[in-house]
Amino acid sequence: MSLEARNISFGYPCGRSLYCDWSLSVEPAERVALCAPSGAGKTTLCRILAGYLAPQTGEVLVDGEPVASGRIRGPRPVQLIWQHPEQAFDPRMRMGRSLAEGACARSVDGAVKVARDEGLMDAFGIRDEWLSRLPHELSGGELMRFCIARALLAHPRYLICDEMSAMLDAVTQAEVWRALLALAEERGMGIVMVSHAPALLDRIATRRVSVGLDVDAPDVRSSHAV
Ligand SMILES: Nc1ncnc2c1ncn2[C@@H]1O[C@H](COP(=O)(O)OP(=O)(O)OP(=O)(O)O)[C@@H](O)[C@H]1O
Repeated sequence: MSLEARNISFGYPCGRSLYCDWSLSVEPAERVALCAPSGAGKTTLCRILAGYLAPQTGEVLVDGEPVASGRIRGPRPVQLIWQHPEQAFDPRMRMGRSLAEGACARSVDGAVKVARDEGLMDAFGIRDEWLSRLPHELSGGELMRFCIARALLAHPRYLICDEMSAMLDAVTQAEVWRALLALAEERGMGIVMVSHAPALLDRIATRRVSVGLDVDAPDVRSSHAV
């Protein structure tokens, strides 16, 4: 039932090695924070865990099946919400249509109905009038709500949240996380998160793990940005 990263090694071409033989196992009820200094490779690891980037050695499995692209039928079991929502949508596609992609629905109305039935529109405060807008006609925070709803429509087993709420104000951030944690509990969905906000990690994460070759402190809270 777990998300397993086994013996992952990776470095960008012409760059240093970011991880060597790095492993992690995340159970469905867990919320694991990836902790390391800036530039150590947290975002890169998020992309590897979600199957968007292949490691040089090792593999990522969900329930024993590789998450790597091309081997999965249907929606990805690991969905990634990353820190730049403006880059997560086709700039020429209206938001309702983008939502339909997440739901694997043929029609926008069908996708919106599913999103409504699953409580996602209310939970993430998505307004009807936003559905007919293009991505550049929404704020970063509004786009982020669509990112989360679209990812959840795919019913992932694990959600990777890379600085997901960094651009939201404190009240909205609390609302979004409250809704997400309730859904994660209801669905038995595990979460892997990256955040530079220690207070948020204190509240959300059930476990912290260190990432990267130059990270060896046992208590990353005191010494590293997370
Ligand atoms: N596409 C790329 N090509 C080459 N190098 C890259 C690429 N993407 C990232 N890097 C480099 O890889 C290293 C890890 O980057 P990454 O974004 O994963 O770090 P991070 O821990 O998420 O950083 P931050 O906390 O600042 O967001 C950095 O030194 C970065 O410059």
